[in-house]
Amino acid sequence: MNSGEKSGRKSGENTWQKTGEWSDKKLGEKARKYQGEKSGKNSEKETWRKSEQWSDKKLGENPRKNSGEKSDKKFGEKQTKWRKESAEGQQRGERKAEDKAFSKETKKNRSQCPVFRKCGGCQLLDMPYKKQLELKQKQLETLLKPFCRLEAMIGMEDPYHYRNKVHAVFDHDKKGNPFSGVYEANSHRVVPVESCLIEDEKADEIIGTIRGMLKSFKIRTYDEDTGYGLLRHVLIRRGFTTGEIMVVLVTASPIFPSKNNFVKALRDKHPEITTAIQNVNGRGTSMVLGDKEHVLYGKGYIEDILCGYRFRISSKSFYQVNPVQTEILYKKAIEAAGLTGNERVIDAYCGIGTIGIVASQYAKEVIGVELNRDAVKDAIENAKLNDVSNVKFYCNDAGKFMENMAESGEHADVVFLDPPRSGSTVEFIDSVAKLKPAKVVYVSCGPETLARDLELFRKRGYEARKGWGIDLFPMTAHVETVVCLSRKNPDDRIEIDLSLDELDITTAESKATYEEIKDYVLKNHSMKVSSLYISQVKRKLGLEIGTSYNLPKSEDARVPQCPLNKEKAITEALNHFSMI
Ligand SMILES: C[S@@+](CC[C@H](N)C(=O)[O-])C[C@H]1O[C@@H](n2cnc3c(N)ncnc32)[C@H](O)[C@@H]1O
Repeated sequence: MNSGEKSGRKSGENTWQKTGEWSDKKLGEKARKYQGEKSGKNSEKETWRKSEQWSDKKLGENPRKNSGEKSDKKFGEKQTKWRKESAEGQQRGERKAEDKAFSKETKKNRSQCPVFRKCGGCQLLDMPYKKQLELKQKQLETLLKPFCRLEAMIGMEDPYHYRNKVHAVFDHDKKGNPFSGVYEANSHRVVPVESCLIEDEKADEIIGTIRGMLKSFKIRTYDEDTGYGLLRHVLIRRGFTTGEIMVVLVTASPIFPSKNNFVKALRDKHPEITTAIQNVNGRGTSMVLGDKEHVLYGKGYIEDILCGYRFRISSKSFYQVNPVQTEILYKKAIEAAGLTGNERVIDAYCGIGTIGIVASQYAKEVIGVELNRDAVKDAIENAKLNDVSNVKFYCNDAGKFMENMAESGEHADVVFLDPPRSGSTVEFIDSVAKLKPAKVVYVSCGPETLARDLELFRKRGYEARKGWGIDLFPMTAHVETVVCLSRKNPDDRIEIDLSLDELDITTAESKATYEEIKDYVLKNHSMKVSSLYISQVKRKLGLEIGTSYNLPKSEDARVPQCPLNKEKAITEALNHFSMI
């Protein structure tokens, strides 16, 4: 998430669970089933209701990382280490995580987290980690089956306290005692949280200190109903490798009495804080951050090291919340691109320039595009910070930018895209097709929009070859995916089409192959249909099909007839592909 991060739970809805597509095998349903089995039927409805929420508002970080590591190590030097880690991590991760998941509390049928149900952020918390990975793998496989092969999910060695960004909402009880926590699912009621199993522990500690300091500094927490009070949210970001910590105090008004003393007292207790910022958000919306900021202490940003490169991160810029898995993710994405050093690469939706800068050592030239101004500023600084001179960053809508490039007759060899959960756009994908890169590497945190976009890519001549699920969000229903697409050689297409006895004249002339019709029906109606049924429906609709195709082999052979529901679905597909 970026500055547009929403504070309300509504913003975190689970898109896998929201759409009707793929409805028969939903992750949330499985989570519910698991909960039902574990804690009895009564809690089943409750758990399901909570598990429908996405966990967007969960922000945090892992404190157990060696700080102060030097930034001069290059990506290449770390490759062997990564390869080893990603292979071993899976086995070790499953074992360690399971030990924790089957802690005494879980065995006693109590959740590991006291606010598990109310918070709803960790939908899978009480499921053994191994099962979580299996579930996510299955879900992804179902979604990506029509497009590509999926490698085994890469899980974490230690799937707890991984979030390097923590957000706490501040509120008070009837007596005016301050507390902090998260919004209850689908509401603006604050559930008190003092520690969280997926958030950085140091960040939780700092938030606890802030809570404890409010009374003595006479700072009142903001009341959403009356509009009185000052402190609304606290956002903490921690550099996983550097240990640098940013504290953002989100206030309803710019007037923050004793702010310098407050920050000094906080730093006395937590000298590891390297920067403190006041963000002013007087709006009645569910956005956490407002536009105005004042740096109260330090540089106003933190730095962290990823893949051997140093990155500056501002409060409103996007930065992946799980740095351990992010290194694996970037490595997979860059490997998939198969760069040789001669390529012109586009890093679309580039954030602070992480993928592009890491990839720059293997490419001739990298062009990054990002909508968030602060992130673009960070990206430009990051290129300088790392002495990278073959990267340029632009602040623009990625779709518009690509369209302009295509219209100007530019070219690209490889396109990385890492859009927000809502996915990319037709405009963007159309422009990619015009720019004709040999490879497209799609990094996604929204599997459903990924599947939607892969279909669009396919129609424009890009075939998904291989995918990897990487668990960037243990305990939650989210998952990150990388898919590598290649531009189909038009000659290959003709060869393949002709060699498949599946095609008839009508199909070849009118856009959709039998496979595309089958995929469409499978995705939209969760039904498999045979070529025979498709040809029967086409024949019935007066569409010409090849004479020898699907005719009975002998005079008295009994040919199964397409059932009505499948006929309707096929007709819809033909309509969808403008064949009728
Ligand atoms: C999932 S993040 C990925 C960032 C980066 N690739 C990384 O790994 O840190 C998506 C990014 O897309 C940006 N974004 C959202 N909508 C955009 C748009 N229409 N055009 C360009 N960038 C956009 C967001 O600000 C965010 O930085």
